Amino acid sequence: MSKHAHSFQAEVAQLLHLVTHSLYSNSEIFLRELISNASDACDKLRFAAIADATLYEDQPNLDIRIAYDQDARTLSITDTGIGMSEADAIANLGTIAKSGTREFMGKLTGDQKADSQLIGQFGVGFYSGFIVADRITVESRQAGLPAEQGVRWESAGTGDFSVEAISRAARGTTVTLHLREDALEYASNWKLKELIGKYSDHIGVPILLEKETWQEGEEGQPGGMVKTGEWETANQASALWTRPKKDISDEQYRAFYTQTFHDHDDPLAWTHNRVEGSTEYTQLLYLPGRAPMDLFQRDAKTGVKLYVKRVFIMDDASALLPNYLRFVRGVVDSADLPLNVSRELLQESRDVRAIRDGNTRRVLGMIEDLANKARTPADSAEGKVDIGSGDSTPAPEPTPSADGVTDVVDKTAADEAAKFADAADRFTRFYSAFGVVLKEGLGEDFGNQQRIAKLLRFASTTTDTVTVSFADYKARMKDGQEAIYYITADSLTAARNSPQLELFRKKGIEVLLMGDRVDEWAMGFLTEFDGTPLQSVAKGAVDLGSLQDEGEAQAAEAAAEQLKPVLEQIKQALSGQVEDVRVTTRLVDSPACLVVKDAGMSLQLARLLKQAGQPVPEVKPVLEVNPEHALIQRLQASADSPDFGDLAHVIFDQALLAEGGLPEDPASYVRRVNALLTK
Ligand SMILES: Nc1ncnc2c1ncn2[C@@H]1O[C@H](COP(=O)(O)OP(=O)(O)OP(=O)(O)O)[C@@H](O)[C@H]1O
Repeated sequence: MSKHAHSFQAEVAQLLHLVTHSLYSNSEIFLRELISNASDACDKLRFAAIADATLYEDQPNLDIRIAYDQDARTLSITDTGIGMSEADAIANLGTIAKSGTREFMGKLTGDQKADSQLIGQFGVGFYSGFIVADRITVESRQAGLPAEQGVRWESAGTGDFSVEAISRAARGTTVTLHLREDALEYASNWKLKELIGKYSDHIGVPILLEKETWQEGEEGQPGGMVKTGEWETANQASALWTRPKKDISDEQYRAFYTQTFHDHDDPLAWTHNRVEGSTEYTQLLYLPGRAPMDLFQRDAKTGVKLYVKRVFIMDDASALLPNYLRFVRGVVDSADLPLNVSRELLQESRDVRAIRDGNTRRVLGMIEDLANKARTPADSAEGKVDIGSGDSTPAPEPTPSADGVTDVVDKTAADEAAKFADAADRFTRFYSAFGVVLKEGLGEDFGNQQRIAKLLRFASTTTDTVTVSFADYKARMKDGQEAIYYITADSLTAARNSPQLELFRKKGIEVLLMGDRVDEWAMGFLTEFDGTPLQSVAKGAVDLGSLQDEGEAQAAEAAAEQLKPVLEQIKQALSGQVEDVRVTTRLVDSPACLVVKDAGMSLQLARLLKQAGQPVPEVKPVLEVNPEHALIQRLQASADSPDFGDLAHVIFDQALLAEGGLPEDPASYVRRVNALLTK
């Protein structure tokens, strides 16, 4: 049978070099990577066999066997999974197909230390075998193919690999590592047991090890461990989520997360529940510690894996969570869905809708819990607090104890302070990674709108950090203040410096500052919070209700009356560009600003849509002028002068610039300013 030599794809060669040179310090990870591949292969077979039971051939058992030979210096991992054909072996073991790999490879710096950290986060899969082996042989036969269509793949982990056809009776794959001299410790029963316990205990199929017993030495010779020829199961062999919560340690929850979702940062929290009733399912959902690279891509993957009665059905089961919770990773195991459920079917199923609602409730509960624990325990009794229940309004469906942030009731103040700092840090990390996505929920999930609104945080005119909740804001509203004021802009800096805020600053009224792209759209759906209306300071005429000074209002009316002819003249000069021109009390230091009518689309949103190539109805702003300002007084004085038109245009364009826009005709703007400057 002929043997063919192949070269690795360039990225693989580069990765192999790194793996073998920089991962020694953490060499043991190779085992969990190979076991996880073997377990995936078993899952794939189980799934394929739903449609074609003959794939089990005469071997219904799914398991993973690990054998070693100290003398031959080999360690092998054998599974009875789906196996690989020759073409599969070439494609899967000679190339890196994984999305994001190229991007990842581009980030490599050549600095071995930095790169090894990066690679540790990424997970290297099959290639990690080369950390401990100077040669790897893979023998495999795909389920359903005849014995003669087996394949042997072999490589020394340098530039190339060879492939030849072999005959292999057993379905599945054997990966044999030819261990390096310094990796012989892995060819031992106790070492393998330790590593399986540490990394692979949750794997759903049995992992079998060669059993050993102690044998006394003969005639004064020292004794030693010898193989008995039997196999023993080294893991719990039940999928983690199927076990009772009380039997699972935090360590195990974390290890499961890391391996299942290939995220080497610890999750911030998790929730694990068995739901009974008309729809039965188990959910194990995690909040990741950092955002994946594709969070904002249209086809971003959701991270929920669907199982039906412990049979793996699909990754990225997006129907199981609303889009605004797409950052959640986890597993749902349904007892009701049919095994042959398709993505299309999922969209329509009533059971799926019930699961999605249940998942949504739990995830929001988990975030609420994190937020509540992060609240300053200001009114707690000295020394002893239960910050686990620090909120006066408990979450509608409190997260059970297995939520990753264990409640501790009776602890010293120092412990509590540390725990609070930890919780605050977790919530901050959560919010900076996913707050923007969560906001989409305001427009997407009306049923939970108020719950989502409670979780949002903003900067404000009195607080620089993004920490102010609507509830915080409400608690410090001024007497007589009737609305929650906010402003949206292209960035926080633009929001903070907007002329629209001048009057609010002068009067000491706090305004929430919103600088995320999604804010304008999302806030369009939220009209009130907890009974208090929300009001954009850039929309409609300024109405501070009873906070308005009587004298100021009268002065403004008088000014409006007096300026009436000039306002009309400005409107004509700017005809086509403005909806109206009026006097305002909103401004203190600026001559003018632009606002839109109450129900109108803001200028910022119109700009965003335009940039995105969407059709935008024409939005004409209202120009509001400050009668106290010297420029407006000068405009009034030049009512009969030929400069009037230029001055009016300059004031309009500056108002546009101040709120983040650009003059329609920048060159004319410059010409006009220059003409005025040289007068
Ligand atoms: N034991 C196995 N049985 C069948 N196919 C396997 C086995 N091990 C690896 N493969 C195939 O080789 C591919 C590459 O494996 P590798 O571990 O490098 O990447 P991965 O499993 O896709 O990703 P990662 O492990 O980084 O999540 C797998 O996707 C799978 O198709």
